[in-house]
Amino acid sequence: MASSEDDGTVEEKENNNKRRTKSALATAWLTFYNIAMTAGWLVLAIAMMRFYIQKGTTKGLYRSIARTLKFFQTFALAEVGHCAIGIVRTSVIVTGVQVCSRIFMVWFVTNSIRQIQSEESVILFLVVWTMTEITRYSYYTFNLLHHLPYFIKWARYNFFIVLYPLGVIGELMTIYAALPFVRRSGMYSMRLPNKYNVSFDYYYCLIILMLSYIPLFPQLFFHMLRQRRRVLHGEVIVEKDD
Ligand SMILES: CCCCCCCCCCCCC/C=C/C(=O)SCCNC(=O)CCNC(=O)[C@H](O)C(C)(C)COP(=O)(O)OP(=O)(O)OC[C@H]1O[C@@H](n2cnc3c(N)ncnc32)[C@H](O)[C@@H]1OP(=O)(O)O
Repeated sequence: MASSEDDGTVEEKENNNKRRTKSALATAWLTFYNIAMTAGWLVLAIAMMRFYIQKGTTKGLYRSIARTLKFFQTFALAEVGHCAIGIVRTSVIVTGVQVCSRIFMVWFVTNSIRQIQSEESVILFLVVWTMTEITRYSYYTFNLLHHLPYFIKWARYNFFIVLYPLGVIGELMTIYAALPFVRRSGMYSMRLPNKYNVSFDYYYCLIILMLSYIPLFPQLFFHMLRQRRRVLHGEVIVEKDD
């Protein structure tokens, strides 16, 4: 009897130790990740400001930061993994939509269509994303280190009210500007007849993507409003997704 109780206690202790090691590893990784991402987006902000101050124009700005942008935005896919393995308390769906739509904008729209890279809408979403991400990743970093300045918390849960719609406007205007080039070039499209007997039109895919912002963006925005109420006003929120 005594020995089985002892076994239970040993097992419990082992499980607790494992859990603590796991959570320490997760915190170490997240701290590294958030510091790296804050630094990455700061580098992008400085590069954009330097370009504009030196050249006096935004023409060519995208090209000058493209590699860094592609690297850090693609690295953000790790966030979907963080939610999937449960090391952050966030919905995989919400994070997935947010990250995938950004990656799509970078690789399959802006990077693929040279003619639109100097559009003002590209600069708009780049500036908005940069401001958002510097605030967001520094929020997570300071939060993990238990030294969160109130103004960063305030900025994280207030800036999005203006920045989110502005970012969406920038993205939608960029996709809209891309449409004529996509139609003319037939890029990423497959016309029949072909050996796979499959047809795909990237032009209509982009139109569907633009339309998908109508149901999806409000969900992301209202999710952030709920987070704002929870973090800034201490309201208890029950999320329905996932
Ligand atoms: C093929 C493509 C298909 C796509 C379909 C297209 C449709 C697209 C429609 C919409 C497109 C939107 C386009 C986006 C544009 C822009 O981004 S514009 C710029 C403005 N943007 C924003 O302000 C972004 C706001 N959104 C976000 O912050 C996130 O993306 C989010 C996923 C919506 C955030 O949600 P969530 O993580 O739930 O909020 P938080 O409050 O920040 O975090 C919750 C808890 O999780 C912890 N946490 C999360 N991440 C980390 C981390 N990296 N490190 C440490 N901790 C983390 C966080 O601390 C919270 O913890 P608790 O406080 O303990 O709860």
